[in-house]
Amino acid sequence: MPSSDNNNIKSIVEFTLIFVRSDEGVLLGFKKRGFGVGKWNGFGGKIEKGETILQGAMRELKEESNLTVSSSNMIYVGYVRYDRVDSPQVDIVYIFTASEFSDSLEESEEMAPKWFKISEIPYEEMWGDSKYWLPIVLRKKGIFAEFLLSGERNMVKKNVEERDENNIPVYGE
Ligand SMILES: Nc1nc2c([nH]c(=O)n2[C@H]2C[C@H](O)[C@@H](COP(=O)(O)OP(=O)(O)OP(=O)(O)O)O2)c(=O)[nH]1
Repeated sequence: MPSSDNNNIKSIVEFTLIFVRSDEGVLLGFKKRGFGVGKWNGFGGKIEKGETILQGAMRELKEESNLTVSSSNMIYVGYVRYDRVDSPQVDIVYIFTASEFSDSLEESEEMAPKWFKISEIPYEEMWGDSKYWLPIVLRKKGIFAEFLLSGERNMVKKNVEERDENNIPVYGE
C-alpha cells in the first residue's frame, strides 16, 4: 500500500564519534571549523565510501587527535539518530569508547583536544542533545537515542534509551 510516511524515504548519512577515556577523564575536542564549530565534542566524522564503521571511527580519531586505538580496543556502545523536520537527510552517529590508546595527543586543523574530568564536562558548550545520552555512555552503558530537530536545532522530540551490553543497538536491525 502506498505510504505517506516520508520518513521511510529519507537518505541516511553515517558518522562516527568516539569518547576516549583515561585517568584524566574523557577526551573532548574543540571544533575549529565546519559543522559544530565552537563546540566541544568527541572525535569523529563521516564514514567514507569503502571503509567500515570501525575503520572510519579509527581514521577520524587519528586525523583529529593523532591518537591510535587498535580495532580490538574500540568499544561500540550504540548509536544516535538525528532526524530533521525540514530536511530529507537523517544522520546516524555510531558511538564508540576506548580506554587503551597509543601515540601522543596533537591538535589538528579541525580539533583542539583537552581532557575533562567527568564532573567538569562542558555540556553547555556541546550539542544540546549530548547531556541526555553522554552521561549514560560514560557510565559504561549502551545507548540508543533519537532526536527530531527543526530549524536551528530546536528539539521537537527525543527518545533516549539506556541499553545493557547484550542489547546494544545495531542500525538497520
Ligand atoms: N551529522 C551530525 N553529526 C553529529 C551530530 N551530533 C554530533 O555529535 N555529531 C558528530 C558526528 C561526527 O563525529 C561529527 C560531524 O562530523 P563532521 O561534519 O566533522 O565530519 P567530517 O570530519 O567528515 O567533516 P568534513 O571533513 O566533511 O568537514 O559530529 C549531528 O546532529 N549530526
